[in-house]
Amino acid sequence: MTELVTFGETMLRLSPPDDERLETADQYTVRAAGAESNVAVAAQRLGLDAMWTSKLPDSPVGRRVTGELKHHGVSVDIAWDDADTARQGTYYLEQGSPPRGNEVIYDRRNASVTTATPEELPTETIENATGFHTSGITPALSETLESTTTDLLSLAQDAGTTTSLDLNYRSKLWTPAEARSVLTELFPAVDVLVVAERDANVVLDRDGDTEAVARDLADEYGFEVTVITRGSEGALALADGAVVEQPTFEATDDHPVGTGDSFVGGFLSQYLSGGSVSDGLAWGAATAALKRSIPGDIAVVSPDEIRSILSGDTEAISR
Ligand SMILES: O=C(O)C(=O)C[C@H](O)[C@H](O)COP(=O)(O)O
Repeated sequence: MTELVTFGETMLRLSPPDDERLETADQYTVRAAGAESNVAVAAQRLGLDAMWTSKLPDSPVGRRVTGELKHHGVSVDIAWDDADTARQGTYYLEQGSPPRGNEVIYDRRNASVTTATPEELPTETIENATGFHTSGITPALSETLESTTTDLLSLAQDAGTTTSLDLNYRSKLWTPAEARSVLTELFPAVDVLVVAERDANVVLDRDGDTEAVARDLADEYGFEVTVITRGSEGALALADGAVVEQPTFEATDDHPVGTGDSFVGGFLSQYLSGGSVSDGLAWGAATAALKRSIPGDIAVVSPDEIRSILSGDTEAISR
């Protein structure tokens, strides 16, 4: 049985090798990259039966996306779109060592997924799953997706599926005011909110003590679990009135893109299989730390590696 269904856009990510610049590189590495499929892969690799659903061009580039996700064991349910007219979203990523940062350029306007409606998607599977996950990126992509995201979260929650949303504010897609007005409308249908502290500040206008922010959000919107991620400061969760805190594990800055999604995948792998919020945070933090050493968007990790990090039993060379 499918335990977790995630819904959103997966792009092809094009990035120059090493620290090369987009402008002058003569090769780009191609990887599947999307917030919700990144979550599905991490959760699947850590033991959940995960599915990613979306809409893609019925073409080799669309199948480039599904092929990579299937490699990790994720099942896919795709509304295939007319290959002659449909667009595959892409993004360019230039990774740079300090003082350069990581630069993302999106080319995703009018991608196939922007026209996806609930009728084209596996709503029954969502209703029968343990969890349904999406992110604040999805409703930013089109008015159709704003409505589809609302409908899917509601039908999932009504069926007793635990719904989760990672707020994932992207300033290249919309303004904080636009994001706030759309996302707060979705919140009543969200059971588990994951939000970066900076997004809680910029989008939701919440400031100050992290625990107070979590309590305030939970009181206002009725979340079952409110998780606030704090970058290198770790994460805090509020559930049933109790607060759990989780520090980060030692990690590199080599491949930071995908850290947040890996955290969510690690969290859901525990929480949706009956684990505690505290187990969820620990697995989330360990998965996120491991991801930062791995190129691409995806956490290519195993449960044993996570357990090693949690037990402090990591070896520089295993032989
Ligand atoms: O930006 C988008 O629109 C994407 O969907 C793809 C992003 O590469 C992931 O969402 C990674 O996000 P983090 O895990 O927060 O680093």
